[in-house]
Amino acid sequence: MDVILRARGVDLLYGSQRAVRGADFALCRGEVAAVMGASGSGKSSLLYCLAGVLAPSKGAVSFEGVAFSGLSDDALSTLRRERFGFVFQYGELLPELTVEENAALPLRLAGQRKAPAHAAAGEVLERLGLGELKQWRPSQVSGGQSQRVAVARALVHRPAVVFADEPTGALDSANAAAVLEEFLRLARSQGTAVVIVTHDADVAAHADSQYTMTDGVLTQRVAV
Ligand SMILES: Nc1ncnc2c1ncn2[C@@H]1O[C@H](COP(=O)(O)OP(=O)(O)OP(=O)(O)O)[C@@H](O)[C@H]1O
Repeated sequence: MDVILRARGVDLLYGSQRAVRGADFALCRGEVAAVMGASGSGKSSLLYCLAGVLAPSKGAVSFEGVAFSGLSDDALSTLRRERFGFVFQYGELLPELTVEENAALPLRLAGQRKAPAHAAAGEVLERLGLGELKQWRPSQVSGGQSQRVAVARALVHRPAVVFADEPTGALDSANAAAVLEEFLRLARSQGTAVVIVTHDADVAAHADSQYTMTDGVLTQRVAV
């Protein structure tokens, strides 16, 4: 298998608190991995290390064989912007931009011109059933629709990996299931790998591999 993201012996300390303890993790191209665990067990902290947002206190994370620690701040920001996508619990759309502008943002930030960026965003929005809402503002759409826009924005630039932190945690269960299904279908159709942090066993059941975080210790759950 083709491993694209790897963590070895990752520790993350906040002061004297060790939020992540010796985590080993490997993600293959196109794989969907779920990280479960109780509140405060260190899931988000691990995700931020895997995404190159926080630097581990010990150990290393590499993407396509290149360690984050060997990259300049600029190179790491470019990598995050161009090769990674992010979805958070509340979507976190920019309120002053339309749905289409929000979805096109990663392409615009990468320097793409407006017409092709909006065409690509329009296509992804259509695939998520949001074609009619392109000119709307985030304040005018429902929670489920808003989370779909966040999914569109995370996938529009066809990233290698999407990092999702409780991506459906703010939705009711029927809406959460629908958004999750559409998110993973679209990610799988374009070969994007996904790391999902979740409390929810139903969400984790959609993943190819499952991990549990307990007091900062990551273990892979082996199918029986
Ligand atoms: N910026 C920070 N400074 C200090 N301690 C922090 C910080 N962020 C998280 N922590 C602590 O680190 C531990 C792990 O937190 P983390 O947010 O990674 O857990 P989590 O499993 O994602 O929790 P939740 O499911 O509630 O989001 C917790 O004890 C938390 O209080």
